[in-house]
Amino acid sequence: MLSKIRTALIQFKVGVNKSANLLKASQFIELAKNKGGELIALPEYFSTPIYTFYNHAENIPDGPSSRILAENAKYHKIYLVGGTIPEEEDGNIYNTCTVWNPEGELIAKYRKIHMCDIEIPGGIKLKESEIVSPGDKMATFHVKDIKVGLGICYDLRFEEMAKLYRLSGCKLLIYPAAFNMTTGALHWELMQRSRANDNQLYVFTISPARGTEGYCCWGHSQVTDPLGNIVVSAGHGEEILLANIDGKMCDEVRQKMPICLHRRPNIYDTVKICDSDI
Ligand SMILES: O=C(O)CCC(=O)C(=O)O
Repeated sequence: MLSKIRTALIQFKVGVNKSANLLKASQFIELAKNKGGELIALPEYFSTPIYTFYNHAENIPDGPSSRILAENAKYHKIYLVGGTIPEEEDGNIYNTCTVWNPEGELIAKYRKIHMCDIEIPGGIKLKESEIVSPGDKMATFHVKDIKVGLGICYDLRFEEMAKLYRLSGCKLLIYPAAFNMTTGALHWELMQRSRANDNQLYVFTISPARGTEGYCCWGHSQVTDPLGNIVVSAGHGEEILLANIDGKMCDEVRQKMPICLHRRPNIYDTVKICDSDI
């Protein structure tokens, strides 16, 4: 039992009114708890309209979003991954994921490391670094004996980061995320399956539902297992995804295909890549 967790991922539509979003988050958390959720996760920018999140930046842990998360975690006695909050500190804004334990204590805080500055002509243009400052630390926490690593949205693209979490012992990676209609269709599912398969661990993504104010989110929150199989995935509307996580499945996959033991980092570090050595 120690290595099993009942998880619930909440995909909901975020509106313009912060208090209404916080109330809605609380209602969904209660529903997820009633469905047996022990570890419950919310989407990126769950409490703020995504296109004007910078007008709603707040302190962690003293701001209204943190307070609601702490209260819910304690009341329902759950581990709660609080999507992300626009965090204000010393005049900077960070895109920050917080994690709360069943006592309502903040046990992990992760500031998004990779800034999403992309431009796909005819598709999507984003320049996150104009507003958000990047974090410089990765963050983990434990639920029972399962170590969990945190990333946010664009971080999903960075295999090095997932590998570092894997090497530090993580069996689950959680990414609150709000992909768009262009790159969602292109890469969303593929990248989750890749990170899971490369690192032989579970991957969760939690998106806002489509219709979220000012930004057309891809939706399709997803749970992927250590073999790269999709366990369950959402459509683009409001939904709670339920999945059972079993740490022993990671152990088994890793035993049968011990790719981590077969890595040759000393060679990767020193090898010279030549066009031809003849
Ligand atoms: O990586 C992508 O395609 C989109 C990521 C994104 O929207 C973000 O990180 O804000």
